[in-house]
Amino acid sequence: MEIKKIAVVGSGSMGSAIAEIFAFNGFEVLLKDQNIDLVNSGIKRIKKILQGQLLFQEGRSSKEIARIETLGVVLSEEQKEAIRTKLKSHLTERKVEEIMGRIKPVVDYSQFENVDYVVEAVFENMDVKKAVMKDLSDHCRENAIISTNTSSLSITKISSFISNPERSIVTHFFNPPYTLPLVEIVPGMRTADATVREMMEFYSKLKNHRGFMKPIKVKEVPGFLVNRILVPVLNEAAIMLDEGVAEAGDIDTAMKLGAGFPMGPLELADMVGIDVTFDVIRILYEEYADQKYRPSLLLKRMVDSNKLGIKNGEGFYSYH
Ligand SMILES: NC(=O)c1ccc[n+]([C@@H]2O[C@H](COP(=O)([O-])OP(=O)(O)OC[C@H]3O[C@@H](n4cnc5c(N)ncnc54)[C@H](O)[C@@H]3O)[C@@H](O)[C@H]2O)c1
Repeated sequence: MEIKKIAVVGSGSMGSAIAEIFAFNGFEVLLKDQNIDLVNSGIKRIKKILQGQLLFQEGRSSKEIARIETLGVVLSEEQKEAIRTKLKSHLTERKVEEIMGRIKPVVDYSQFENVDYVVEAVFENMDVKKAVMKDLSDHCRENAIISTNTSSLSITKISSFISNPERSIVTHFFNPPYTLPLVEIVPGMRTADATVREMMEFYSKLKNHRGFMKPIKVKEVPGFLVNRILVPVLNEAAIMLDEGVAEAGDIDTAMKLGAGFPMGPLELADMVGIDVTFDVIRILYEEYADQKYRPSLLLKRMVDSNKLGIKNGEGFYSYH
């Protein structure tokens, strides 16, 4: 089936950024949340992503020219022009408007029968996701594909009582999807092979602002692939901070300078969200019943005191 029209349910940090990718690739997208104010916040977030990318790309050629000149190379005007042409922005104000024009805010499912593919990106909560999946299965065509962006929940369970679990699957994006290309494609127990093939094919043709997306097929295990490796690292960094092994800044510096991490684990936990990090490690602990996934008590205290990271201004670091 050719995917032409797409919907995204949940216009929070991930849903809005995922909708942006689809619109950037030329698709018409319905963006749904619980009420119009929430959808409009998502639309604002998308505009901000695009404006940020516009600025980033416009500044790229001057940064590259400055970088070369600091090496002592004197560039001619022709050489500078060649760099400007090579790094020319693929975004313009007009293109931004066109992309925004493809995103339609909605607050109900009345237009979902025309949709070929839906991505669910609501709260990481089994009951909420099950309810949304049920609504989607009631309102979408039988052959529409429904994927979830869950970080840690079982697709087999989320889609356990919908009418077409063969067309349901996980498509797990990474934050921020407009620069990180990976999508984990995770079939549930009843997902059809054709659905996996269609999703692998669809995502390998999509682009974000840095290049092609990279779908990878992953077996359904708690944490899938990346989070099963990454979240225990973030959790361990929090445990070590709590034990007083080193200051937060030193833990991050150590992993950047000693292990080549592009970001420190505590900085990354702040970016992912302390609540999301805590939820994933808790789920790994429960599902595998293994002490190596024991959640950090510091993470728990931070969630309890609403220190959730960048999204609300305070986590391991302050963002005020
Ligand atoms: N934040 C990350 O780094 C990240 C990365 C990968 C995957 N995820 C996953 O993506 C999903 C969304 O995460 P997020 O960080 O964008 O969360 P978020 O809290 O920013 O956004 C969730 C949105 O879902 C909306 N919502 C809740 N119930 C709804 C319903 N019944 N109908 C319509 N909208 C509803 C909320 O109003 C909110 O706007 C979660 O499953 C999360 O695990 C998050």
